[in-house]
Amino acid sequence: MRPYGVLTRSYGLRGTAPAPRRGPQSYRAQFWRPTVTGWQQSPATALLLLADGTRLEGQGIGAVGHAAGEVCFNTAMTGYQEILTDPSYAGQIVTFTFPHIGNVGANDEDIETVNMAALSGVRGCVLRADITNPSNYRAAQKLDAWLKARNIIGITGIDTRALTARIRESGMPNGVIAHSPDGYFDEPSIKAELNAFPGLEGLDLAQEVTTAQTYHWDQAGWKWGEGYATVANPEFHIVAIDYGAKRNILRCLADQGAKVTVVPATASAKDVLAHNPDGIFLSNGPGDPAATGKYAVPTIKALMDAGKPMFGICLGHQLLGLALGGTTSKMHQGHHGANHPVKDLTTGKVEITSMNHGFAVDAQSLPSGVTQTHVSLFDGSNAGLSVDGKPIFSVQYHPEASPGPRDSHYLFTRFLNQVRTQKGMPLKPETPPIVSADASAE
Ligand SMILES: NC(=O)CC[C@H](N)C(=O)O
Repeated sequence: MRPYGVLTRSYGLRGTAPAPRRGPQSYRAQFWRPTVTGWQQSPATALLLLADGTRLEGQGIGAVGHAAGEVCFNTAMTGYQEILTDPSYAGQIVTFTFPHIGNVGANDEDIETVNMAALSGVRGCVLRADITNPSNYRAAQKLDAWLKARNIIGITGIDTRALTARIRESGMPNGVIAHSPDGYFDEPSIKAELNAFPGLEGLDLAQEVTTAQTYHWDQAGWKWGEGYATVANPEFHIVAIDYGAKRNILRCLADQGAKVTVVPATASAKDVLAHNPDGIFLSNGPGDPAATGKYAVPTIKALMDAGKPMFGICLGHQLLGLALGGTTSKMHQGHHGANHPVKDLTTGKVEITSMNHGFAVDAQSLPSGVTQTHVSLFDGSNAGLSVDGKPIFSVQYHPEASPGPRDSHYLFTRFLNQVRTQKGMPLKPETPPIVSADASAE
């Protein structure tokens, strides 16, 4: 059995094992697929095998081979490319609850992975319907070919409603996704892969997806007909610690007039402060915050003492919570979608947010001097915190969206306003969230 702890793979990038050879232990599955003339039996070319022995069969798309991960579901109706390239999905297999994925094809712009050499972190995707020909002016490629080029395995023809209901009832299972175009599967090696996957708890995956080199980022938001802008004369300098950062976060910082220096996850407080930043950003990222916290927490603690404004998103939020003395724990079904209501406890307002996390900060573990600022209205879990009297705050959700609503973009203004305060500059107005929690009561 090969060790999985650091996601080392003997078979190259993104967990695609060589295609199985036909042999006495290989298995050829049949699967019923809907066609215009009724149901037809055809050879299954892909499998999704869950840890409890559940076996789902369908049609393979994308890369050939097999890969293990934790199976979650994402309820976003758009943005499949951004989801499949979000490094926070390392070690996971994403089930899309929206049945038609691939309709708008794939392009080179809607990519969230900064580190192109690492491709994306996701181990596979599970879809309901077959991929149709793309219908969108931005489409440069069919999703199937794009998945193959990025070494992501996919399966179509799965009853994703049933799979989602099951994840809601029994939690996110470990699983293996396998794609074999000739329909023969090397069962022993697929099962061995499943058994070797230890689950996400205890896994530090940030080091798998972080940048190897420090780099500078100046790309800003996308404009219709113009593409991505560039910050011409940055007013501020932010250092972002990259635990698996999404590009759109860096663009949102650039939109605020910041030049961003991105440093590896293992950078020390001294490395960060050597860049003389006006503010420090802690990025999103994959894996268990407690595992990444072993090296990230001492750095964050030292940085908090430096007195610079600090903002964290998702994994960055969880790591800040740990650095402040709180704890994190694994969630039952996690939050992955683009329509999650969050209440800002400081204003009473509700924002509709983009979410992607399987761990959460335990609100009751936050010490005095730390305020819980936001909660999820789906399950009451912690969604934000701030440090009393200091320019330090973080949120569990994704204000950069990509995909998702932009209600929470104001948080980037809030962060840069803290920088402006320190520099004695006039503040910018925060764009308020759209929906008020009190509106329904009026
Ligand atoms: N998007 C993220 O940063 C995810 C954080 C963490 N890996 C979790 O699953 O909770």
